Amino acid sequence: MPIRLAVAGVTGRMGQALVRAARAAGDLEVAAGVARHQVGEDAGLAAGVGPIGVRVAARLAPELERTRPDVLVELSTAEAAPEHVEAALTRGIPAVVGTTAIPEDVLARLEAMARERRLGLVVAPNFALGAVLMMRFAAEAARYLPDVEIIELHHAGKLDAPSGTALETARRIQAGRDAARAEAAAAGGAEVPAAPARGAWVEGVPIHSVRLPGLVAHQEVIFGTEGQTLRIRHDATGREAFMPGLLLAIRRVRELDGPVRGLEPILFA
Ligand SMILES: NC(=O)C1=CN([C@@H]2O[C@H](COP(=O)(O)OP(=O)(O)OC[C@H]3O[C@@H](n4cnc5c(N)ncnc54)[C@H](OP(=O)(O)O)[C@@H]3O)[C@@H](O)[C@H]2O)C=CC1
Ligand SMILES: O=C(O)C1=N[C@H](C(=O)O)C[C@H](O)C1
Repeated sequence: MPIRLAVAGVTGRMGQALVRAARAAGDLEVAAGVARHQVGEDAGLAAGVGPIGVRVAARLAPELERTRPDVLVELSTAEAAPEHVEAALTRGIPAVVGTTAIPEDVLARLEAMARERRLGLVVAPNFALGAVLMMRFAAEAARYLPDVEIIELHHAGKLDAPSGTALETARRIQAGRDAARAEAAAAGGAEVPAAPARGAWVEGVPIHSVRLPGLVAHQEVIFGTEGQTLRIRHDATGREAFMPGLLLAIRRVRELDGPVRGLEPILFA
């Protein structure tokens, strides 16, 4: 029996990549899809990707009732995502959330819901294996090289800045730094002058965001100390980069009995 998916944001860049990956996988079936503007039977054609194979609806809850999917995959916007995830969890449907920029207090509430109901909920800002490793290596390097800045570069259509990956990398770096350094950095450190062009100051790490046509998803973490720099860089040159990790999360989420943050607990379990 295939795993039947409801995909929020099915006509988007990630949604379309998932539709293609699910078709190729064989064990996954898109049973329901929601979008905001491109709705209707031919929404896939309108998006230029060929028929999605399901009616694209404007509201998720009725589609969940109608199609009874096994898993919700949330790939829409930070504004729409909480309602979608809540609709799934209240119906006993586990969820995989790739959408970024959902406020931390909202995520905590959704995770509490999943915990109470003993339902799987995977929230991961980046499903690319290389990006997961980049974050891991950056946290490790920060133990020895506490002075660090992040440059993240994305396509011009990205709504949020900094990216979810950059925010998570900054959190991981801050956790990896030694305690005294972490305290200084969290207090707003004297190392970085409060000038707008020095980027956003997140967890004691300056983040610089670039948005340009021609880019997909890239991030460089630059460490510096006397006489040397270390650069850890990840480039996603196409959205197929995210598919193996996303498909893994989809296949595993039903086995979980609560929330998981990031792909690492699943990848390295
Ligand atoms: N975790 C990861 O590895 C990755 C995460 N992302 C994140 O995934 C999210 C989607 O990215 P991307 O595909 O590029 O975005 P797109 O803008 O290409 O797609 C967004 C999709 O969401 C739909 N949508 C927008 N508003 C609503 C709404 N209110 N209700 C239902 N559907 C809605 C859009 O429909 P319509 O077109 O009709 O408006 C569209 O289908 C972003 O948060 C991004 O940061 C992206 C890449 C990797
Ligand atoms: O919007 C994107 O494209 C991406 N979003 C995620 C993020 O915000 O980190 C993951 C990846 O960078 C692509």
